[in-house]
Amino acid sequence: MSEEANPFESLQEQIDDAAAFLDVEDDVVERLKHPERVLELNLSVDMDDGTRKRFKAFRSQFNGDRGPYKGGIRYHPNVSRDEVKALSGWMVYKCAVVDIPYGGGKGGIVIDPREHSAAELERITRSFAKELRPLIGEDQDIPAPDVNTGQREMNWIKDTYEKLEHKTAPGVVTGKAISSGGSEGRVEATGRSTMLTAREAFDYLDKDIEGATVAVQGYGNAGSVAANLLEDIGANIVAVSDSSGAIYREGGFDTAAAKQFKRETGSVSGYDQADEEMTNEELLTLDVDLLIPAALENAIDGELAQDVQADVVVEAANGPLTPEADDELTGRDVYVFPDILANAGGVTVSYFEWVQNRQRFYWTEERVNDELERVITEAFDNLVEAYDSHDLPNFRTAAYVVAIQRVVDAYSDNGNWP
Ligand SMILES: NC(=O)C1=CN([C@@H]2O[C@H](COP(=O)(O)OP(=O)(O)OC[C@H]3O[C@@H](n4cnc5c(N)ncnc54)[C@H](O)[C@@H]3O)[C@@H](O)[C@H]2O)C=CC1
Ligand SMILES: O=C(O)CCC(=O)C(=O)O
Repeated sequence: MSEEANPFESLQEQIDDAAAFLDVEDDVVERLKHPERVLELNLSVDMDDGTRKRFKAFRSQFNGDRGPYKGGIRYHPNVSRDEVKALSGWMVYKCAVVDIPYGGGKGGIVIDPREHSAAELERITRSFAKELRPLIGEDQDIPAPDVNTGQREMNWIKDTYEKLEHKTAPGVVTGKAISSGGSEGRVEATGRSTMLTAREAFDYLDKDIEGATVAVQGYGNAGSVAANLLEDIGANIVAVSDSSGAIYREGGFDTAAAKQFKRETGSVSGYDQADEEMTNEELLTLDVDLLIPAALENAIDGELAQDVQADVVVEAANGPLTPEADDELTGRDVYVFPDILANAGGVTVSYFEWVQNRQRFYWTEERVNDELERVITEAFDNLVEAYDSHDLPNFRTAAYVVAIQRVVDAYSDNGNWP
C-alpha cells in the first residue's frame, strides 16, 4: 500500500485539473483552493467517571460566495485539520454542481464515539455547539450529519444554539428528527442520489442497470440505502462490507435483511445468507458491473486501482479515490461518477429541510423525492454535457468544470472580480 494521500492535496489537484479547461485567472484559482477560515478547538468535557477529557475539534468554512457555508459534522478518530479542510472544499463544489444556494463548510471531532456513553456524547456535542455558536446560524453556516453523527447530534446542536440565542431557529442545522423540523427523506437522501446517479450513468453508457452486479464498500447510511434502492430497480447487490470485513453472495443479497443483521449484531460479517466472507480489498477488486465506495477517503489508491475490475464506479463516499486511482481508472476507461454529484442528495434534501424550516411549511416524502430526482438528473445532464462538449478526460473533471464556473460567476457577479 502506497503512502496515504492527503485529502486536502487531492482536492487541490482536482481543482487544478478542471481549472486547466476554464478561462479563470491563476489568482482566482488559488483562492478556490483554500478555506476562508478554519476554527480549531480543544473541548474540555466531563466524563461519566468524574475525569475531564480533551477533544480536538474543527470547523472549516471554505467558501461562501454562493450562500451560507453548509456541510456535515464527523465524529471519527482520524478526523484531522486537513481532512476537514478537504471535506469543506468538496461541499463547495458539490453545492455548486447541483446548483443549490450554499457555500461549503465541514466540521469534525477527533473521537471514537463507540468509546463514549450517550450522556458523554451529548456533553461533548453541546460543548462543540456552544463554541460554534458565533460562527453558525440559519444564514451563516449550517451543520448537518456526516460519519457517526445523525438526528440525535443535530438536535443537540439545535437545542444548544436556540437556548443560547433565546429564539427558535430550526434552520441552524439540518438532518434533524422529523418531530423537531427534520425533513422527510433526509435519512435516505444520500443513498438515493447514489442510486439516481448510477441509474442515469448506466442509461448514458447504454448499459442495463437491471441485473447489473453491484459491490458496496461501507454499509452505513449512504451505502445501505444506495444498495436497497438499487435492488428496488433490479440491480443485483452481490457484495457489501463495513469496517469488520466484506460478505459475498452470488445470487445477490436481500439488502434490507442484511441491514437488519448489521443493526442487530453491529456488523455484516457473520451473516449466514452470505456464500463467503472476504476482505474489503477483495470486494473493491471484484469483477462487477458497478462498484460503490461508500465508506471513507482513500479507499482506492493508485496501486489498488490497477486491480479494480468494475466497469463503472459511483462514489457515495467523499473522496474515496486518490488522484492516482483516478488517473489509473481513466486510463483504463473505467467510468467514475464523482462524489460531488453522487452523494449530493444529502445536502440537497438538507436544503429542502432548511427551506421548509424557513417557511414553517412541510413537504410530503413524495414531494421531497420528486424534487431530489429533478435536481440530480438535471445536474447529471449538465455534467455529461460538459464532458461531451469540452472533450474532458473524465466525469470528475466535468463536474468540477461546471461547479468552478458557477462559483467564479457568483464571485465575479458579487463585484469581486476582476
Ligand atoms: N450521511 C450523509 O448524509 C452523507 C455522507 N456522505 C459520505 O458518505 C460516506 C459514508 O458516510 P455515512 O454512510 O453517513 O457514514 P456511516 O457512519 O453511517 O457509515 C460508514 C460505514 O462505513 C464503514 N466503514 C468504515 N471504514 C471502512 C472500511 N475501511 N471498509 C469498509 N467499510 C468501512 C463503517 O463500518 C460504516 O458501516 C462518508 O464519506 C460521508 O462523508 C456524503 C454525503 C452525505
Ligand atoms: O447535508 C448537508 O448539509 C451536508 C452533508 C455532507 O456533509 C456531505 O454532503 O458530505
